[in-house]
Amino acid sequence: MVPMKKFQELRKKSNTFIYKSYEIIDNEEKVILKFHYQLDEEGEITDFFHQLSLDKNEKISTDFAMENIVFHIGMAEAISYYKIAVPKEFVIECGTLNEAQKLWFAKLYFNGLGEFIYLNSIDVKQDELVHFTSTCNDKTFDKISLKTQENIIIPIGGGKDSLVSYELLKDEFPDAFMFSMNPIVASEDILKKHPEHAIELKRELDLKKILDFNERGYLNGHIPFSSIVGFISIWLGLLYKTKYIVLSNESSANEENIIYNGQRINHQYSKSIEFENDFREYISSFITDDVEYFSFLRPLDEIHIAQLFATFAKEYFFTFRSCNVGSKRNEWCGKCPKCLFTYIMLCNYIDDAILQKIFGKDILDDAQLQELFDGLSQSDALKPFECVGTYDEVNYALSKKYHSYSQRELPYLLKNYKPKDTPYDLHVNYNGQNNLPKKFKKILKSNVEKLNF
Ligand SMILES: CC(=O)N[C@H]1[C@@H](OP(=O)(O)OP(=O)(O)OC[C@H]2O[C@@H](n3ccc(=O)[nH]c3=O)[C@H](O)[C@@H]2O)O[C@H](CO)[C@@H](O)[C@@H]1O[C@H](C)C(=O)N[C@@H](C)C(=O)N[C@@H](CCC(=O)O)C(=O)O
Ligand SMILES: Nc1ncnc2c1ncn2[C@@H]1O[C@H](COP(=O)(O)OP(=O)(O)OP(=O)(O)O)[C@@H](O)[C@H]1O
Repeated sequence: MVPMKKFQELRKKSNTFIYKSYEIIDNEEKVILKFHYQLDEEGEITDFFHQLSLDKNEKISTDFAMENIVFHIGMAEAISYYKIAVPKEFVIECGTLNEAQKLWFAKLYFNGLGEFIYLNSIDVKQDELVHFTSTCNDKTFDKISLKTQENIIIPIGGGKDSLVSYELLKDEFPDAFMFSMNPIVASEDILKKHPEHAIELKRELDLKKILDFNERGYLNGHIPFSSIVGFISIWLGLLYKTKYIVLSNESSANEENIIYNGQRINHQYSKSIEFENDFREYISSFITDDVEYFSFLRPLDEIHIAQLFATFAKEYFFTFRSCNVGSKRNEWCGKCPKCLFTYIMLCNYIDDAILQKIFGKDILDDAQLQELFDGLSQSDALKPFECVGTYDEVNYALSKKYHSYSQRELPYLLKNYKPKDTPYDLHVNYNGQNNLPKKFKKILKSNVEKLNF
């Protein structure tokens, strides 16, 4: 319960978070965005400097007024610094938001910090968490209007999902761009294969200061990373004159981990359809109509995505990394929920020997993973705070795998597992909540139809 105490202690003070400025440096070699934030703890000021940089090439044109989108990238990036002391007052000194925009960001901060609120045992309601005020009411932004091409940018995370999108779309869009921010080795390997279509962006947090605050007992936790990718990718769409930003978020990202204080706590909030719908509306209302953001894989569940990966993305079997823990060392850690979950999703579609070579072991035979296994497969357990799918998806895959053993000895984790007899309803829903333009839906459908269930 210490964090709640820390939260109360921090909120008792009249602390303020300040978005001081953004700066655009556009020279021959690079476009650099610099952001300056401050935490004002009753007069004691800490400055934070955050930076994004992009190498220039002939495909980029900076021939438009980009203040609007850059200011908004700064609003999304601020959350990494804001979360340190979560002050109620958030003062914006470099731009103006109207009431609807303030409410929009209050919702993003509240839900995007849901896991943080839960794990720090914080008791706060959406309208109490953060209060935005602007001190420069004359600094408003016009919407950006420019001509974009029928092309796509696919943000690449290094895991299987964005690779599926790329593989399914590359024939229709031979000039598709792949964008990776601070690419891990797995993403770099993919970008290197298509250097003329690679967009690599360097993101520099003021990490030393964040870590210093962490050490001093200030608050820490998960932030809505995908919302940051979202605003940055809209900027890239404008720079590269590209109409579509194609995310690879699946239907199960909509499911919460737990309900806490009436709040749906979802680790993947900014990958959910709720966020996607809000984001699309915000972009078209306040930023631009010329770049469109949607998730290509939204109609699918994880089972179909895994089978698409196993069928169409074989060349990446030994390079993709979905594990966030091991990604910095370019390995599967073999111990985290994401490793176990990815293994379970793929185990019916990739040969056992190959899968064990990819992961370095038969993960289903690792007795130490029993607790995680239960967390993923039992509906009364707390779903891990990671990018993992639903209990139904996990149980569908496990039951199918279980039955495939017939006479062979079961691996440790399947020995005590009771396969589920109720038929699992696979969630392919092209008419449900998704934002796929018609031609993307057609491409997705035709590839899913090639799968063999
Ligand atoms: C790689 C990773 O998963 N990191 C999460 C982890 O952070 P950790 O301390 O283990 O290492 P670092 O990532 O190096 O962070 C060091 C400190 O810096 C802070 N920080 C980091 C990135 C950032 O954008 N802002 C920051 O303030 C961080 O708090 C540390 O103090 O645990 C953290 C706390 O739970 C997570 O916040 C880190 O997550 C990263 C932001 C990250 O990139 N995560 C994505 C891989 C991720 O979780 N994606 C989700 C998408 C969900 C969404 O709604 O966006 C997913 O795949 O489900
Ligand atoms: N560093 C990054 N740069 C650009 N886009 C990213 C980055 N990290 C994540 N993304 C985007 O966010 C999406 C969600 O990330 P996530 O890790 O869930 O997916 P993934 O890496 O494609 O696959 P997997 O679920 O197997 O890890 C990715 O599909 C990608 O579009």
